[in-house]
Amino acid sequence: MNIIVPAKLNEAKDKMILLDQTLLPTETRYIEIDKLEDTWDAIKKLRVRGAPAIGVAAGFGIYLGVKDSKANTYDDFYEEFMEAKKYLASSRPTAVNLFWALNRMEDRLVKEKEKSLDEIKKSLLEESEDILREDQEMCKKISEYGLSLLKPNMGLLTHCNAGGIATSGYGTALGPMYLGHEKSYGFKVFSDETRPLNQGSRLTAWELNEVGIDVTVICDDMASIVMKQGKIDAVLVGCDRVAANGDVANKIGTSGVAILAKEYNIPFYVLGPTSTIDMETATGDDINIELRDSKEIYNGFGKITAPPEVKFYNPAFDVTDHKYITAIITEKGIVKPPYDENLRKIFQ
Ligand SMILES: CSC[C@H]1O[C@H](OP(=O)(O)O)[C@H](O)[C@@H]1O
Repeated sequence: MNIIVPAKLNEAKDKMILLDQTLLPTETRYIEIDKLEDTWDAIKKLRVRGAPAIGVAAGFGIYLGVKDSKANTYDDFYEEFMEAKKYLASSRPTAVNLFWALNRMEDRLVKEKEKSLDEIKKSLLEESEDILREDQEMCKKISEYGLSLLKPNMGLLTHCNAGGIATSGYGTALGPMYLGHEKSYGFKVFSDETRPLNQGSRLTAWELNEVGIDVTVICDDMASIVMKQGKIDAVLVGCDRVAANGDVANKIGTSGVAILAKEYNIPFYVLGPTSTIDMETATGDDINIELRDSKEIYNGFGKITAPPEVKFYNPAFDVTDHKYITAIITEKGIVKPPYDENLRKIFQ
């Protein structure tokens, strides 16, 4: 499979190459960045987006942000690193992978404390590349576990984009679709547009169409009719943060799809790497939901579609209660209820 890696380093390892996802599906443009501010901006503006992809970009971003540090003591370098970490952590609050990746980079820095600063910088580069490589391996395993739950010719519904460009290239929710396509499963995928930023129509439909997978775009309010008409055999979505009790924060609208799936007795699967599971967050009530600019609602794609002077509410995510989730598929296996017990087990 010819994968698209949304965030990677250039050959010289002094710039990050990002697929600018705000321009899809009409333009495929890669941008080169090396400044911390540009990484922050790319994450904030969803040029790079999707929990695992954000984690990969954060790893590369903080390495690029400190690699030319003039500090000549560990303490001074550590202080600079922590300022960079705090800054990147302020870009978006919900996807735990951002914080997971930054914490992992800090842990590596502390682990190499006794080495020279040059050696420490090399270690940070190595850690950032490990984050990318390991996510690719995790997504491949998630795809295999996910496909084990599906059958040829199934109708699948997905919400937002949890594909290759939301991860390190192989995808989470879309991963089993890619793997099934390679095995001629003949899936028919229904992709919710996913207002307001339309990651489903702009990104998921683009990704799947690029490799020849049968995809139909529907408006978010059409999920019920396609389920009622028997077109959907399973729902597969990604995740941005899984709480310890199995509540899942994912793109706004996901919880509604989950409730519909329950009503129509359709399995609802959440797919994501263990780097998206946050055992420190007890329940979905404790997850910080990002609120975004109202313009995304009334002028997201250049046309005014509501009186700008009225009030708007633009939460970028919602929380699906664990009771609506059939299984959470990770690289370590398929986790089923009771999630509070079984999520803990995969970390033992
Ligand atoms: C593979 S995680 C993808 C996950 O991230 C998306 O959010 P955003 O596009 O705002 O970064 C969405 O929740 C997807 O399910």
